This record gives sequence, structure tokens and C-alpha cells, in this order.
Amino acid sequence: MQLSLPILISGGGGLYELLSVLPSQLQPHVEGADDRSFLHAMFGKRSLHSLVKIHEKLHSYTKSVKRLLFVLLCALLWIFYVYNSFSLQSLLSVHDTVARKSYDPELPPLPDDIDDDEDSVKIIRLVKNKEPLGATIKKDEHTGAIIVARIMRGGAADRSGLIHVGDELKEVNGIPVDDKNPEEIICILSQSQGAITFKVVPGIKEEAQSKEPKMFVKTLFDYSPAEDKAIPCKEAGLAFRKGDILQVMSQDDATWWQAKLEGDGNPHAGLIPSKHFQERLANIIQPARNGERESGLRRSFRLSRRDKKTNKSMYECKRSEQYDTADVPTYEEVTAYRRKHGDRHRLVLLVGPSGVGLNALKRKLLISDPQHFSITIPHTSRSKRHQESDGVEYHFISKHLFEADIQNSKFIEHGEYKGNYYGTSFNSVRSVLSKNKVCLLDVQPHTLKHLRTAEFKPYVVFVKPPSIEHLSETRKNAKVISGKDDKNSSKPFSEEDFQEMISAAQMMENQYGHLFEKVIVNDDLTIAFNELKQAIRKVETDTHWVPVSWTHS
Ligand SMILES: Nc1ncnc2c1ncn2[C@@H]1O[C@H](COP(=O)(O)OP(=O)(O)OP(=O)(O)O)[C@@H](O)[C@H]1O
Repeated sequence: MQLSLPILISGGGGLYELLSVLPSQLQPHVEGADDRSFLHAMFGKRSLHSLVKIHEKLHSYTKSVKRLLFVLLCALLWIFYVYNSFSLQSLLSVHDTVARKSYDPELPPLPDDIDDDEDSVKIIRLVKNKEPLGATIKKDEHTGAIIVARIMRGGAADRSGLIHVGDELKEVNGIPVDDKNPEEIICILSQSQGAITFKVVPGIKEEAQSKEPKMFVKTLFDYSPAEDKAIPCKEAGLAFRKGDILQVMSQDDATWWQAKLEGDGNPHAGLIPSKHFQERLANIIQPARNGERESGLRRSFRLSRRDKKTNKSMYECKRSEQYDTADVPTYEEVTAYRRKHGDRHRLVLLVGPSGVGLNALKRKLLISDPQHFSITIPHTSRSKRHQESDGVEYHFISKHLFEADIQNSKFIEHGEYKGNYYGTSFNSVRSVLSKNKVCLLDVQPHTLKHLRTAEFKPYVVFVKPPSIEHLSETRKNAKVISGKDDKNSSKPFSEEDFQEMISAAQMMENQYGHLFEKVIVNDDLTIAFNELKQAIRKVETDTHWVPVSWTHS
């Protein structure tokens, strides 16, 4: 027997028509009166109408899915009619199963009381598990409406694609929220589990989402949302430590950026203060922070390491005014950098309080591989002694030329001792690097900002003293050069020297810690040396985060 099914392409309301025409269309093929009344009863069944209702609810899905379901329904009805061996219930259950499979997760049916004319209202249903929804709300100051203020990138709301910034929240799980404040709504949400229904009035569509490229930043300060009174939602904040690398996911909000920790599997962004906001905040909190610099810095320049007699505390360091403008440390945009084979080495800068052991560490590195490591040759305006050679212990230049070079900013650091100038020039660093050697240089921390350039790509190591107990123990036989008299006499470390070293280190860390890439505690010298050597080797071979400006040619 052949049955020509009515040609009817499913559209809104089409299936109801189909149900009404099917009995008459099938009538020529049905002989018995019993069969005819059965057909009428079957197509009038409530359960079949429920099935049609489901179909209508699926109206929003693609044409091909609708057509597939429709054909499936008709085919099943046909099988049912011909063989009369299935119950309509099992038929519907087959349909339900097929339909459900495509539309996970299973959601309860939509409420019946949706006003069809209310075009501007959207009913959204999200299934909530343990993770937060990833959206923040605020009360509009003028209208009192509850507005979606922010969608956290990668959060549940963001992934659903259904809720947008600017949408007005009318109801949560049938509870009107117009008269509630955001805290009360958050409370309702946190108590809800499973499917949550939101009634929202969509906001004015934002311009196409800003497609800023993802940016990585190195954090230059510690941040704890729990202690931040300014953050709009502490739970949405992202805590980080100085030196962490963050991927900034959104800078749409001028005050609160969204970011996640680099390499963190967690896809959810958290709120962090924007650069601008943090700068303003830091200026309010610490207007006088630059004043700290004066005290606690090392007394000596470390110049001619080859000249054992004069290498300690030769002169006071002259600091130029240009060093005094430290920026508020917030974030630094960084990029992954790996030194290519044959490229110049990164400059290795050692920073630490006087007497901590920078010289001892440099000496050990030089001895360990003199072909690979080298140091700079300083300039001086003093006259050459008979056992000295120009360009070996020092570059000997006239006082006049030295002063001209100071004026022309040729020196990284310079100072005066007994009427003579001493200084380390930028060119002396270039000279070492051009020989394809690793240049080891110890500097005062305020010079770091002048060396942090694409040319030198410095790797900054902070050498820190251990506790005073460990200093007393490890430095029993060590000698320190006294800079207090004029004779450069050496004497054992005193308790006061240790205290001074520790407080100077603390001060340096507070003020310049954001510029240190590696911190080594010089407790046992051999351990500290091995740690330093390994770190330098990694810099030569591994990928590191460096300021993005260093990789722009
Ligand atoms: N880990 C250590 N254990 C024991 N002695 C150490 C250690 N590190 C350094 N010393 C000793 O401490 C003294 C000071 O070290 P060093 O000259 O290297 O300090 P520095 O940082 O270069 O200071 P400055 O620039 O003031 O001379 C030296 O006698 C050195 O041998």
C-alpha cells in the first residue's frame, strides 16, 4: 500500500494544521469505521498535541533539523498505522529521546505564561553548577534598574552567549528584582542550584566587541582583592604576586581590567585594577615613596675588580637628578623572548647591598669559565701607574675628557675619589657583548632603568643576605673594607654591618623589587654561585618574558 503524505513544510503553527488535515488525508486508505474513529481519536490525543508543542518550541532551530524531526514524526506515524504494533506512548517516547539527544543539557519546559507581545523581554535559562555565573550587576543610579555591569571572560555567562553587558534584569527564578539591591540578588543567585531562569530586557547592542589583541603583562606589585576596598566584587577579583605574568582578556572598562594568570588552566578571567587606576591609587597612598631612596644604598662603586687595593669603597657614587623619577610600578607589557643562537648575550646585572658578596660571586663565575664570562673595564682620570696598562686595569682618560663624557651621558655610573673620576661607561658593556661573552656588571639599583633597553636586555639578579644569624655564622672569616676612614682598611664584619646590609637589602627590594628577575640568597657561597650560574645558563637557552619594547626593532 502506498500512502501519499500531505506536503507540508513545517513552519510556525504548521504542525497543528497537519494534525487537523491528516485524518481526512488518510481517510481514502482506511476502510473500517473503527479504524477511522481510531485515527480521529489518535490525532486528537493530548499527548500528541504535547509532541507538536515541543516541535513548535524547536522552531528556532535550523530548517534542516526541523524538517528531519518532522519527517521522522510522519514516518513513525506511518509505521504505527501500518503495523499497529506500537503504542502511541512508545512512539512519543522515541520522538522525545531523539529530540532530547540534540539539545543537551536537558532543561525544564519554558513557562507557559510568556507574553508573546513582550518582544523586548528575553527569558534565559542557564544551568548552574558549582562555578559562579561570571557576571556582575549594578543598580542604575538614575532609573534604579538592575543592569548587567560586566561579563567575565570565559565564565558561564560569557560561554552561554545569552547575557550581555547592559541587559536589564527583571526577574530571577520568577522573583522580581526591580525592588532589590545587587547584594540581595547575588544572595538569590548563590542559593540557586540547577537551572536558573532570568527575565531580562536586552540592552542596546554594544558595538562589535572590541577585538583587542590579547596582551601579556608582568605585574609589578602585589594585589589582593580581599583587601581592596575599591573592587566592585571581591569574589570576581584575581589575586597576584609581584612578578606574575597575566594575560589581560579585556580592557573595556577603564578602571577594572579582566585577566587570568598565564599558563593557568582555569579559563575564567578575574578583575584586576587597570594600570591607570592603580597609578592613581598608588600616588594617593604613597606620594612620598621616592624619598626612601636616600638611605640604605651601598656606599661603594664596584669598579676595578682587577685592582685589589682600590676596588672597595673608592668613592661615593654621584647620583644625577635624572635617576630620581621612578614611575609607579603597575604592569609592564611583556612578550615571550628566547635568545637565538648567535645573538648577543643579555647583560647580567647583579644588584645587592654593600658587602653581600657580589664581587665574590662574579669572581667565581669568571674563574669557572673565563671564555664565556667577562667584566667591564672602568674609566678613570687618575694617572696610570707604572705596572698598569691602558685598557687593562682602566681606560685612562683626562679629567677634561671625563667631564665631557659625563655631560654626554656616556657613563652608567661615575664617582669621584681623592680628586679623580672613576666610572663605568655604556661602551665598556658594548665592548664585552660584541665579543660574544656574557657581561657581568654590578650596579646601583637606580641605574637599572637606564640599562633596561632593547640593546642590553638585562637579566637582573638581586643578591640578598641571609638572616643575621646566618651572616654571623658564614662571614666569621670574611673581611669588609671600611669606607668610613680614608685608608680602605679591611676589618671583620660587625653586627652593625650585618644590620645595615639587611636593612639596605630590604629597602632595595621594596623600591626596586619589581625590576628583579631573580633573587638569590647568598648564604652558602657555593650554593649561591651554582644557583646563579644555572639561572644565567637558562637565560641563554630558555624562553623568558621580557618587555615587549625589547623585541621591536
Ligand atoms: N656566602 C658567603 N660566605 C662567606 N663569606 C662571604 C660570602 N659571600 C661573600 N663573602 C665574603 O664577604 C666579603 C664581602 O664580599 P664581597 O666583596 O663580594 O661583597 P660585595 O657585595 O662585592 O660588597 P662591596 O661592593 O661593598 O665590596 C668578602 O670577604 C667575601 O669573601
